[in-house]
This record gives sequence, C-alpha cells and structure tokens, in this order.
Amino acid sequence: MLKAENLSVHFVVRHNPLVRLKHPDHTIRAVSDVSIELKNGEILGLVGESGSGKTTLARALAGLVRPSGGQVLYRGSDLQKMDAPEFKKYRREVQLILQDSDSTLDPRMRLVELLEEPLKINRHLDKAERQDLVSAIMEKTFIPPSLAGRYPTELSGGQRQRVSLARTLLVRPKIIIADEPLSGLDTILRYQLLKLMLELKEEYGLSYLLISHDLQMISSVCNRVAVMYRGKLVEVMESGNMSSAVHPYTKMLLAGLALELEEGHDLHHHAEDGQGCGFAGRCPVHLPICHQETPSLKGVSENHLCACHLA
Ligand SMILES: Nc1ncnc2c1ncn2[C@@H]1O[C@H](COP(=O)(O)OP(=O)(O)OP(=O)(O)O)[C@@H](O)[C@H]1O
Repeated sequence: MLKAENLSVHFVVRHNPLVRLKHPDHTIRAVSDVSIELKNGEILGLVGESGSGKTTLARALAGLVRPSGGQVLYRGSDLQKMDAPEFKKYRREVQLILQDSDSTLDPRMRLVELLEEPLKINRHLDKAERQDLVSAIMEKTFIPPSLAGRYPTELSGGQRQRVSLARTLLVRPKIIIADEPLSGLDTILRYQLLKLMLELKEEYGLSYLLISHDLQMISSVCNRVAVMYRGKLVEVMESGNMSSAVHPYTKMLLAGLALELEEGHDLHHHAEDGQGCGFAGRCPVHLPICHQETPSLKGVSENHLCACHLA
C-alpha cells in the first residue's frame, strides 16, 4: 500500500563545524537505501534508538521530505510524479501524528475549534454537520464535552494526544504514521491511547506505521517490526516471532540493553561514512568482514529479513 523503495534522505549541512568533523562531505545520511512496505490493514512497527532515522523516514513517507534517492510509492504511484490534486489526496489519506502534539496544536485555538479546523480545510460541510462530526469524534476518542472550550495548554498530555488523534481521524485517513505517539505519557495513559488506536483501526479501516524506541511495546501490538540502525534497516520480522531475532542489535534491544550507551558513543555517526556494518563497533560478535563490507538486507527465513554477515 505504502512503499519505500531504496529510499535515501540526506541532509547537507554546510555551516556546522561539528558536522564537518564527523561528515567530511557535509552530508548526514539520515536514511540510507531503505526498502519496506506497509501493507493494507497492517500495523508495522519501526524501532531504533535516537538518531537512527525513524522520524526522517516517517516524514519522507508522509511526503514532507523530498528523497535524495529512491522512491515512495502509494498504491503503486510514485509520490514525486503525482500531480497537485493527487498529492493533495495523498496528504489527506496518509497522516502523520508527531511525538510532540504540543507543537502541532495551535495554542490560540480552543479544543472545539482545533477539531473543526481539519473539517474546514478538507471537507465541504456546513457548521451543523461539522459540529455533529466533532461531537461524534470526541465521544469516540473519550474527550469529555466539558473540555470543548479549553486551550491546549489547559489539557493534560494524554488529552492533547487524543485531540491530535481525533483531528487526524476527522480527515478520514487510510494510513496513520504515528511517531512516538505515546511518549511523555504514563503507563496507564499509554495503554489507554494504544487500546483506543487499535479499536479505531478496525472501525476506520486504517493501517498504522508506529514508531517507537520501545521494542517491547511495539512488538506487542504490531504485525511486523522493522529495526533501524544508523539510517538503515537491519532486521524486519513478524512480531510474533521476536524470539528468533538474528541481528545482534535487535537482540540487544530485546534485552533492553541498546539504549544504555557507552559514554561518548556517537549516535549520529552513520554507517555510510565508513566501510562495513554500522553496528560493528558495538557488536559483541563482530568478525573482520563486518568492518570491511556493508551487509545487505536479505531473507533468513519466511517473512524475516536481516542485514548481518553472521545471519
Ligand atoms: N533537517 C535536518 N537537517 C539536518 N540533519 C537532520 C535533519 N533532520 C534530521 N537530521 C539528522 O538525521 C539523523 C536522523 O534523525 P531522525 O530525527 O530521523 O532520527 P530518529 O530516529 O527519529 O531520532 P529520535 O528517536 O530522537 O526522534 C540525525 O543525525 C539528525 O540529527
């Protein structure tokens, strides 16, 4: 349904001496040669530590960042070749919810206005019809009517995330890309929001790309999980099969170890800046070849891909 084919997104940063030090060609390779498909009705999880390129990949899939190489295909159509009406439809059908809902909600608008806004932009409805839809979505997303007149700063983090979800649903998307939708929420609120998202998936016929640092949470709700490290996919597998993870980085994530970084570890140094596997320097089982050749993502069993020389 939504496909990245050999997708790369590079940022050229000319005036930052620190970037120049780490990337002599001034280029940060945030996403490098990524191929993955979100299938119709699927919940696909994307995990990886900070700086691994998850948000950049999400933004490219949502049409917000132009790829440096490769393609994004939506129902077989190349995003770069869509005309304006096609692209507008695409932007409506593929919605991105960001981790920081505070920045996407206009602080000058009351909750009810925030919910009416996407209906004004995307649909030709009169005031009464808009109000009916707003009331219905508030009920579905458990936003009490008593909050209708509040501003975003007068809402809790969990309420703001539900408002973001409600705004997104009002434009009737087919795909929701949710970038850390649960971050900043306590355990109970995380569980409630996740449960709500899953219930609404069936009702609205949605497919989800869920992005998170939290492999445990992601694997408990997703059909498949893609693991990203330094701009590349290192493993893609069915989430029911996580115990057969092969890549040493996925194993570290599963053991809850990978986010425990050694002091001075450079998260933002990307694999393509040197030769070999980007994980070799941290890998407990690396071989000489890991420092010489970049492993490609290849099938290790049915529906299971891994980029590791040892796989
Ligand atoms: N607009 C930009 N200009 C320059 N570099 C960027 C830009 N956006 C992202 N980057 C860099 O690209 C790399 C990947 O960033 P990205 O935000 O995609 O990672 P992430 O995995 O989503 O991280 P986090 O989990 O912290 O959100 C990082 O090195 C980041 O500094």
